[in-house]
Amino acid sequence: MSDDPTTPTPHPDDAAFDTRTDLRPEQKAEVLVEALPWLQEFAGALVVVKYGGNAMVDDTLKAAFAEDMVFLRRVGLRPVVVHGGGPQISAMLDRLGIESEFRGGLRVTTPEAMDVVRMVLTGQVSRELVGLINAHGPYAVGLSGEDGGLLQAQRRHATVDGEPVDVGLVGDVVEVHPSAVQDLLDAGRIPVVSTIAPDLEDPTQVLNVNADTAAAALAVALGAKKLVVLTDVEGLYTSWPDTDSLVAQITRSELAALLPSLSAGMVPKMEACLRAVEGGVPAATVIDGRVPHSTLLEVFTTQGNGTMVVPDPAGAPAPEPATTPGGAA
Ligand SMILES: Nc1ncnc2c1ncn2[C@@H]1O[C@H](COP(=O)(O)OP(=O)(O)O)[C@@H](O)[C@H]1O
Ligand SMILES: CC(=O)N[C@@H](CCC(=O)OP(=O)(O)O)C(=O)O
Repeated sequence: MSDDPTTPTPHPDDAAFDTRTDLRPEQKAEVLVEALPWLQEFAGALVVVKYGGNAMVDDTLKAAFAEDMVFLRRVGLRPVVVHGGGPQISAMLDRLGIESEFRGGLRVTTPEAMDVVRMVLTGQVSRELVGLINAHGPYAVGLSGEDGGLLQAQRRHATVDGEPVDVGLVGDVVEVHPSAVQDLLDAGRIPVVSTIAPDLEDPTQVLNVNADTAAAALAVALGAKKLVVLTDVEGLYTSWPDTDSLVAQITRSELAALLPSLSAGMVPKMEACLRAVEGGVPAATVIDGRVPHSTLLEVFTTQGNGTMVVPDPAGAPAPEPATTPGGAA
């Protein structure tokens, strides 16, 4: 295999290259042409894609995600993958007989659990994604927030229902030094980031950073054009679990007002989208990672999918500062 990350595989003439559709030629052409304005809009754009552990449901979906990242790269975007792995961490903790619980959507992380978090994210989930992407050419390079000083975090002082709770070795990103990621992008690579970060006050201690939170901080620091968050629901439901309450687009202010009423896993996710948009990212979208190629559908089709968080319209009253704890970049 060539070391040149621009080498394409597989070749369309390969017998193994299957178009996997039964569309008529004119329908296929329509799909391709629909992508044209989006290819122009996103030419050269940096897009941060957060791949949640709950969306890593099966091997086919994971392989489709990897194809999407290579597709983005090959058509001239600069994707940065930030991965989660909550269910995978929980499974390993179970196997090792270590108890763990979530408070306010965050894992209460003991020193013993922290070792497992780091091992699973950097040694298992990252390795698998890097391998799947690199089945298409030597694009992906895995790194964690510890590498090249990428992320610095501070212990999170969390509250649940207004009461302070000790969530242990959980951090919020307070500094991002993105040069390691930029260098990889400049070399044509696809960075795959695991969300472990050294504690700013004690660099020998690493902290467990929620992957949504870290993805938002990176998107802001890198000046991303878009943050895409893959999860295991269609998007944000304003009155969960009523599936009729799925919302296609929500402004920064509308989301800030809704945030206190959201539950569990959606809290860090929607806080992250809010922070990204407040930090200057033009759009943050939560999409259904259970749909194969959902990232391509989001970026290259007019309808898109999921829930898109956008800034307030020009002329709207100045936003109140975010009330969420910590400070993502
Ligand atoms: N208002 C809501 N809208 C959508 N999902 C919600 C909502 N409230 C809670 N959820 C739950 O949040 C989950 C997604 O968060 P999480 O499990 O942390 O996913 P991930 O691993 O992708 O980060 C959904 O599967 C759903 O069960
Ligand atoms: C502090 C905290 O909760 N960290 C997460 C990190 C992984 C993560 O965020 O994974 P998902 O994106 O799959 O949820 C955890 O320990 O599960």
